[in-house]
Amino acid sequence: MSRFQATLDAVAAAMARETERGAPASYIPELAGVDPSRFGVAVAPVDAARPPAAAGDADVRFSIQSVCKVFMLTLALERAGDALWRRVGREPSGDPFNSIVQLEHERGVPRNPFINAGAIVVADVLLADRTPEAAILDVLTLVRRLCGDEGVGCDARVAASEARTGMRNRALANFMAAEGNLRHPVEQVLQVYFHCCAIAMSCRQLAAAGRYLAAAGRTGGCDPVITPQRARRINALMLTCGHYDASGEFAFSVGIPGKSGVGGGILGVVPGVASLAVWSPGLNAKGNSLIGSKAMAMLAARTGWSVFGPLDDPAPGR
Ligand SMILES: NC(=O)CC[C@H](N)C(=O)O
Repeated sequence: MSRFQATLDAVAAAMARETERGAPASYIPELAGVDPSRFGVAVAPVDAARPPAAAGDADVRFSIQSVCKVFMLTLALERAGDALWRRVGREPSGDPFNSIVQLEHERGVPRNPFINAGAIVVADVLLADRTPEAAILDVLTLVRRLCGDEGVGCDARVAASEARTGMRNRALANFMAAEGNLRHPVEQVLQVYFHCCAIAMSCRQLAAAGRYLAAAGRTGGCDPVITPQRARRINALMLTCGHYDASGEFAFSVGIPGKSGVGGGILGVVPGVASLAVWSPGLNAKGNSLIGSKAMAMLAARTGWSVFGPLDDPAPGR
C-alpha cells in the first residue's frame, strides 16, 4: 500500500464530516448542479513506478476549468519559448480571475497566464497555424499523454455553456484584440479557451498529469515534457498566481504551488516528491474549492510539505 494511503483516508474522512461546503459555481447549469458533498483526493509520487494513491470520489470526473491553464501554458511555452513573456506577464494580479481593470492600464498585456485574460492570450498562441479544433486536440493530446489515459476529453455541454455565458471573457478578448495582443479572431481564440476549461478529469488522472511539474519537467517514463527551468517557472507561477487574489492565503495555509478551477478542482505540486489533486465542487468567496483548500491544508500539515515551515492545524484564519 502507498505510504500516502492512510493520510488520504484520514483527509477524506475528515472532509466528509465538514458541514460548511461552499456553493458550486452557478454561472452554468453543468457546474451548478454538481453535488457539494462530493470529495476526491489523489497523490501521484514522482516515481512513476508507484501508482497514485487516492481516496473518496477520486475516480469521478469533474470539469477542470482553470486548472487547464497549467497545461495550456506548458504547451505554449514549448511553442513560443520565452517570446511568450512579451505578451503575458509573470506577476500576481491581486484581482479576481475574470477582472478587466488592469488590462487598460497595462495596454492589453495580462499580468499572468493564470487569470482569464492571460489564458486567452495563451489560447491565441496555441492557435498559430492551426484550426481551433486542432489546437484543442493538441492540449487534449498533451493531457492524455501526461496522465496515460486516452479517455480524457472535453465535456461538450460545458463548452457550449461557457460559450453561451462567456460575455466577460469576450470582453477581455476584444479588449486585448483592440490592443493588438491577439493574432486570431476572438471567437476562435475563445473556442479554444472554452474547450480547454471544459476538459473533464478525475483527481487520479489530474494528479498523474501534474507529475512532470514535481519531476523537473519529466514524465515518469523520464520523457521530457518541458525543461527543468520551465517547470520551475510554472511552479512559481502556481504558487504566486494559482489562486488569483487568494494566492497569498493558499501559500500560508497550504504552502505549495497550486492551481484551482471553478469546477472545484485544485492541482498541487510538491517538487521532487509528488503531485496531487483534490476536488470538491463548493467554492469559497474567491471562487476556489472550500473543502479542497481545507483538504490540501490538512494534507500539507500531515506531510510537512509546506515550504513555509510546519503547519500544525489546518484551521484557516490564524
Ligand atoms: N476560475 C476559473 O476556473 C474560470 C474558468 C471559467 N470557465 C471562466 O472562464 O470564467
